[in-house]
Amino acid sequence: MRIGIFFGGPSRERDVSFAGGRTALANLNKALFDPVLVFVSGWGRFYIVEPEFLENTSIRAALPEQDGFSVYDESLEEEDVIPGEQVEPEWFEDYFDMAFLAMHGPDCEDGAIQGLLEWHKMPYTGPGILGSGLGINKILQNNLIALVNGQQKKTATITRDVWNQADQGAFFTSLVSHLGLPVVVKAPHQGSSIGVAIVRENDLGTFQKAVGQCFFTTTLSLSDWAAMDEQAKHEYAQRTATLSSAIGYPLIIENTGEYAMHPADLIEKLDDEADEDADRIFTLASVNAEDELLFEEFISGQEFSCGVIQDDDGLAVALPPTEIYNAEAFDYETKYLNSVAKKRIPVGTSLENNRAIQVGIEQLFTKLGINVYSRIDGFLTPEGPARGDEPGEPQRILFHDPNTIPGMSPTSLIFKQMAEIGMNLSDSLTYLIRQSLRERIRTGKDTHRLKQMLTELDAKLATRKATMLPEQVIHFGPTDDDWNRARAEYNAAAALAETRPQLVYLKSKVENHEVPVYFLFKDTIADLEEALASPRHPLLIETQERARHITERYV
Ligand SMILES: Nc1ncnc2c1ncn2[C@@H]1O[C@H](COP(=O)(O)OP(=O)(O)OP(=O)(O)O)[C@@H](O)[C@H]1O
Ligand SMILES: C[C@@H](N)C(=O)O
Repeated sequence: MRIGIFFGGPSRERDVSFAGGRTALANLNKALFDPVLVFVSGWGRFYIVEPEFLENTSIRAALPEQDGFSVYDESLEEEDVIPGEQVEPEWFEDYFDMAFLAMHGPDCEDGAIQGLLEWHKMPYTGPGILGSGLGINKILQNNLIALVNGQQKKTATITRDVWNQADQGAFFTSLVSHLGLPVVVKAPHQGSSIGVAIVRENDLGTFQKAVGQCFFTTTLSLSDWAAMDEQAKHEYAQRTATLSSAIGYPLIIENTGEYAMHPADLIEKLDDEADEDADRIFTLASVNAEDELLFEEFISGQEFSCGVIQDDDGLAVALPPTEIYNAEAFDYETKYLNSVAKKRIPVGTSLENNRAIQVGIEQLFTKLGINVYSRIDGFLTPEGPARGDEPGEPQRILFHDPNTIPGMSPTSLIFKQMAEIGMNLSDSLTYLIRQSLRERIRTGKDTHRLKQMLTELDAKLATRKATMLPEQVIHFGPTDDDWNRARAEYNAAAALAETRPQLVYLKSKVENHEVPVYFLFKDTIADLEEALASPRHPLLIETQERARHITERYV
C-alpha cells in the first residue's frame, strides 16, 4: 500500500510535524507500505518531496532565506521554493492509497484536512472529522468533558473585541477572584503549549502581556522602534517569524490595515510609519490571530498524559499513563528543546489511581466520539490535609486536552506507551494505519473499496505473522552510546521487516539479558538496568493483557 506521509502544514506546530514526518518515513514497515513524502506548505499546498528534504534541521532550514531572514514559505514567492512536485488533491490517488497524517494544530488536526481527504475519497490516519473538530477546541472540550464526567474546573472566556473595550484592570480583578492565582491563559486552538501562558502574580501588566501573546498580537511603540539600531530592528523582525513563540508572518499592522509579508517588509513599513509620526503605539496581529481566549484555574498536582487505542469493535483501551514531573512549566521548550522534564510510566501513585485515570480516559475517548487513537492529558491532585477528625479533600483526577494527532517524534509519549503493551515503533504505525482504515469504513462512504483495502492489509498481516523471519540479534554493551546505537539498529531492522530483531544486553562477560520491547524506551543504560532488575508494575502487566486482542495482530 502506498502511504502518503503528510507533514509540515499551515499551523504553528509545523516544525513538530517535521519530526513526525521523519519518524513515519523511517519506521513504516517496508514489507507492507511504500512511503511517499507529502510536504504541506504554509499556504496549504501539497508537494511530493524526496527524503533528503527531511534531512534539514527544520522547515525554515529547508527553504531559501528572504533578504537575510530565515522565514517560512508564506514569506517567499512560493514558485519553485519548495523542492518538490506540487500536486492537487484530485491527483492524490495517482501517488498514494492512504494519507498518514503527521501534522498538528489548526487545519491539520481540526477536521479541515480530514474533510478534504474524505471529499477526495482518500483514507487517512487518526480520528475522523468529529473527534478532530472537538480535539482542537479547548473551550468546547472543557464543556463536553464536564458533561461526560461531571468534572469541576473553573474557567472563563473573553473575545478580543470585548477585551479591547473592557476595563482590563477590573476584568483581571474579577478573574482572579473567580479563578484564584495563578491564572492559566490559553489560545484555544493551539497545541504543544503554544499560546499557553501562566500568570502567577497579581500584576495587570503581566496579565495584559499574556493575553496579547495568546491572542497572537503584540504592541510596539513607534518611538521605541525609531530608537532601535539596524541590528535591533533586524532581530525584532526575525524573532517575529518564530511561530512557536511569536506571531509569525504574514501579519497585519492593525493601525493601518496593511499586511507585512516578511521581516524586511515589516521593517520598511514600520520605518515609514515612524518617520511620519513616531508618537503612536502600533498593534501587530497574526493573520491567524485567536478571536477568543480561555482562562482556567491553575490545577496543582501530578501531571499525566495517557494514550488510548481501540479494537475492531470500537472498544477503547487506555495505555499506561505517563507522569511528567520535574518541570515548572511544561512549555514548548520543555516539550521539545530541553530535557528538564522527567517522565515515568505509570504515574507515581496507587494502582487504583492509575486504573481510574485509564477508565476516565476510555470514557472520554468513547463519549467524545474520538476514534483510532488519541492522547488525553490531565492532573491528579493531592489529598488535602485532614482537619481535626475530618479527612482532607480527596484526590481528584481532572482531564483536559484530547490530542487527536499526538506528537510523533520517535520518543513521543504515545510510542513509549505503545511499547509498554509490546508494540515497537513500526508495529505502532501499522496499528495506526490499519485501525484508521477500519474506522473510515464506519463513515459509510466508499465502503466497498475501503473494506477491500482492509481485507488485503489483513491478509498481508496474517501472512507476515505466519512467516518465521530469521532472528537478527543486536548486541550492545553497558554504555548509553551503545544502547542508543543498538536501538536505532533495532528500529531500522523492524521497519525493514526482513528479519526479527532482538536486542541482547551484554552486561558483562558472564551476564546478558534479552531486552523485551517494553524496555525499548528506557532513556539510559542505568534506567534499563533498573528496569531489568525490578518486577514489572502490575498496571503494565494488566494493560498489556487487556490490549492483547489488539496487539496480537501486529506482534
Ligand atoms: N489548568 C491548568 N493548570 C495548571 N497547569 C496547566 C493547566 N492547563 C495547562 N497547564 C500546563 O500547561 C501545559 C500546556 O497546556 P495544554 O496541555 O492545554 O497545551 P497544549 O498546547 O494543548 O499541549 P499539547 O498539544 O502538547 O498537549 C500543560 O502541559 C500543563 O503543564
Ligand atoms: C503535538 C502535540 N500537540 C502533542 O499533543 O503531542
